[in-house]
Amino acid sequence: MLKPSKVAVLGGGSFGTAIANIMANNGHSVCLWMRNDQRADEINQQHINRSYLPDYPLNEQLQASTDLAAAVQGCEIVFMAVPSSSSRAVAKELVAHIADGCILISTTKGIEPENFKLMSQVLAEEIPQARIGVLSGPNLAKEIAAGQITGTVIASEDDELNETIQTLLHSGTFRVYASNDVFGVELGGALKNIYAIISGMAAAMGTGQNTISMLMTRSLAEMSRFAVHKGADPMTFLGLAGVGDLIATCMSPLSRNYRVGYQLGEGKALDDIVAELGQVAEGVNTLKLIKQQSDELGIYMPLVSALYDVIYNKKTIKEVVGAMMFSEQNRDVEFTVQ
Ligand SMILES: NC(=O)C1=CN([C@@H]2O[C@H](COP(=O)(O)OP(=O)(O)OC[C@H]3O[C@@H](n4cnc5c(N)ncnc54)[C@H](OP(=O)(O)O)[C@@H]3O)[C@@H](O)[C@H]2O)C=CC1
Ligand SMILES: O=C(CO)COP(=O)(O)O
Repeated sequence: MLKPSKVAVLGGGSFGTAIANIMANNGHSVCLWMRNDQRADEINQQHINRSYLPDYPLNEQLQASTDLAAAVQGCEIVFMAVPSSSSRAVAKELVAHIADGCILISTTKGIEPENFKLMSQVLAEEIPQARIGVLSGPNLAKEIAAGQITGTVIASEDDELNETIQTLLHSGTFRVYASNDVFGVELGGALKNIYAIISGMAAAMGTGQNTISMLMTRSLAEMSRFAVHKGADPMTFLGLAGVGDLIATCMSPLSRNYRVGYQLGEGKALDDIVAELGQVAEGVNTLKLIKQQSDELGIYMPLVSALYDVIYNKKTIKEVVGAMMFSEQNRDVEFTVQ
């Protein structure tokens, strides 16, 4: 197992700051790279990220920098915590500064529109000399920063990498479980954002617990159906990166995707909601990509189609719910253990 002398986190938003702070609290030398000088100064001098985690003082040893080369110099482990829309651009800048065999962990829960690439695939293309893993789970950044007990998943086929990241991040409030199903873990993190939007919408409409339970369970069935069709292990969806993350984001107003859904349910326009949010809600783009893929591959995804109809085909929620209630009634559980 590798014991790193220095770690970098790229992306000084909510999640990047939260995980950088865990590692600094664990006594590691951590540099958080961001593109805003004022915010970097604020972290270095006042130990706070006022724009993203204003209520949580950060570890005084956590360093911030806007110089990418300096931030990653001498690092054996680098975490990527920028939105999916920026991952490839950041990776292209990063490649020249990454040593052979450096561990590179993607935490980004999104999909690249061109060729439907997940972020670990983007990183592997751009930085072939790195050992790549994926971190995903029910990880609302504000709860992590507040010290709420949290679990996550590190996924890689490389068991030494998994063990290294488990040890690096493990704390009295943070547990890290290992998986070898990189594709399933990563896809779970991206897909659940769609269903968080739907759940937020349902909450705004005052739905009861029966409806919410049905919605979340059918969401899990639908996302697993898609992922298994694409080659993931259905069992992964019973873990923290599947049902765990689905529960957290479908139930919490701390989820940006849930908040987008809630405001859609209140009748606001998507463009206004996204502009006001000021943070990334990956589910909006993921919805378009999954709708396109499920149509192309003939994968039955009624919840995705319904949300797509509401957002992009301007159907009313009442209309799409009505149509779903009278569609064919199907099996409850689709997968069987051999
Ligand atoms: N793995 C997990 O369990 C979790 C993953 N996530 C995922 O992590 C990703 C980031 O989420 P989160 O931190 O919450 O998002 P935020 O919106 O809070 O922050 C995004 C950060 O990325 C920065 N950024 C965007 N583009 C660039 C760029 N080209 N170069 C440098 N920095 C850039 C932004 O900088 P600026 O402030 O200057 O705009 C901002 O600091 C998302 O994909 C999200 O889904 C989120 C929570 C948990
Ligand atoms: O992925 C997350 C928590 O696990 C964060 O969700 P949002 O991106 O919807 O805020």
